[in-house]
Amino acid sequence: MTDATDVTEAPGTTGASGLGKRLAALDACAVSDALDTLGLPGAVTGIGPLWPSTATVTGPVRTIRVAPKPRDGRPAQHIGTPVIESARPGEVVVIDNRGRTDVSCWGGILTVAALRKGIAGVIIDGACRDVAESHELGLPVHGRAVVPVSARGRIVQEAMDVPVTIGGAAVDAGDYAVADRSGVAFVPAARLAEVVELAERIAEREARMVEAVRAGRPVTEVMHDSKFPTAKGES
Ligand SMILES: O=C([O-])CC(=O)C(=O)O
Ligand SMILES: [Mg+2]
Repeated sequence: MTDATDVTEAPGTTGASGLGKRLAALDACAVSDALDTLGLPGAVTGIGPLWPSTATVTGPVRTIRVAPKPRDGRPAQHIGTPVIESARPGEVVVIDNRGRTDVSCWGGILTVAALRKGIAGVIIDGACRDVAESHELGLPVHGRAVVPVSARGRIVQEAMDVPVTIGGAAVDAGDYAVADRSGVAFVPAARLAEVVELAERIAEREARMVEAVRAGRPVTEVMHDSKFPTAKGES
């Protein structure tokens, strides 16, 4: 019988799109554990699904940095619209509004436009509105809050595809996001292969631990820290 703590190499593809597919089979917890083990930041707190989507959103990130609308009276492009227009299918829109929850960064019209482009999901360090439309149309939106207050006249897209900070994590365009019911984690593009390989091994180990518990092994034994040789706090 294989011990629940054995870790084996997972066979799989390693090209960029192959890694993207492998990432899509994982979840935020396995990716967070892999980031932890590698000493990488990336898992964020306080950002969750704003409607009860069961999807796991994964994909390369397009970033938006938000700023208050200048008081020059000039009309501006609506926040998010330039990213949507240039998006490729499968991308994840990430909006840095520095945790502000008194104004929305995303709404129903943006959701309709994003779905037409095949955008996989939206992650906001801030708030969104029209959440019922995103729910009905099936676009997962992660954020800190819902609020009815429009972005129009209040905030603008200061820059896109630039480094941003989401829940304290540094995120750049082209990094990868994983967002599900447990929350959000980001993987630096340059570390994707390493993180995916480790997260797969962690997920396999957990599956074997579940089997061991189901088979009647005491959970005190199965989940003991000694079974996680790379767990934080281990010497
Ligand atoms: O005005 C906004 O903040 C955006 C909005 O409602 C939409 O996209 O439908
Ligand atoms: Mg609206």
